[in-house]
Amino acid sequence: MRQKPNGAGIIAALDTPDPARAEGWARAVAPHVGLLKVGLELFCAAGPQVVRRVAAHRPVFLDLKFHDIPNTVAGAVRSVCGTKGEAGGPAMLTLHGGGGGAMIEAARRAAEDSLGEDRPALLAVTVLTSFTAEALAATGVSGGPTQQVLRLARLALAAGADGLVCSPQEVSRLRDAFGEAPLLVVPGVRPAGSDAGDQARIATPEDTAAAGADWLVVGRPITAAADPAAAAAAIAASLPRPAPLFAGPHSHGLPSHGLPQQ
Ligand SMILES: O=c1ccn([C@@H]2O[C@H](COP(=O)(O)O)[C@@H](O)[C@H]2O)c(=O)[nH]1
Repeated sequence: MRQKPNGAGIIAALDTPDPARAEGWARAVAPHVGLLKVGLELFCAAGPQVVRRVAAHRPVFLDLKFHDIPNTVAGAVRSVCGTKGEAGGPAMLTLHGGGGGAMIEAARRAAEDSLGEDRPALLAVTVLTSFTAEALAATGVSGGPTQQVLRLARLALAAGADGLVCSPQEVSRLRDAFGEAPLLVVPGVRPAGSDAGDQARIATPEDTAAAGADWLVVGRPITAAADPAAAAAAIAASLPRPAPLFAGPHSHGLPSHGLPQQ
């Protein structure tokens, strides 16, 4: 067991095309989660202004998984940094580790040039949690998910990523290899007995936190529940050491932006 000293927190994924529904979930789960995820479904339907709406409830994890040439990704990061409003812009954003070191370096420069120390944390997605070993091999990657996650993690952290998105099954290997500093944000989390859906590399919230994750990304186990607030509260209560919700600046390695002060 190597849970983080500050504990682990929950990010609720607001996966819906309906901004009013997303805001309803945000309001309901905010007392139990540290951040709220705006992903492709919500962002593409509702546009950048939805980031500000959601950020009124909790800091936003903007999960758009940029993957393009460095110049284009740098431009996208600048655009996203422009969504920073009074309530705080995205606290974290994602890009694909497979985009390469030059893309990640360009993203980091763009974020720093836009917002300086107030920039969002940059997270490199390693191997999507929906991939089995067989599905990954079919894309031409040899060696299995753990090896590929470690390979992309090394590349991304060297290029300036603040952290990684990985499955629960790679968390302890990443901690062994890279120590406590990288922010580990982990989807593929399923309370015992809940439906895995399209997720392949999964674990329970308890095991994910105990392995050393900073943040657990949980979508359908919360949003498909009859009572999303109760579902979020139950997952938070199951964590060995829940992170304080009102964390101060730089908690969990996050820059100070957007995090409510104590
Ligand atoms: O490898 C990845 C990267 C991102 N995600 C995102 O996390 C949530 C998980 O939702 P569930 O409903 O709990 O499965 C979702 O928004 C994904 O886009 C991921 O699952 N895997």
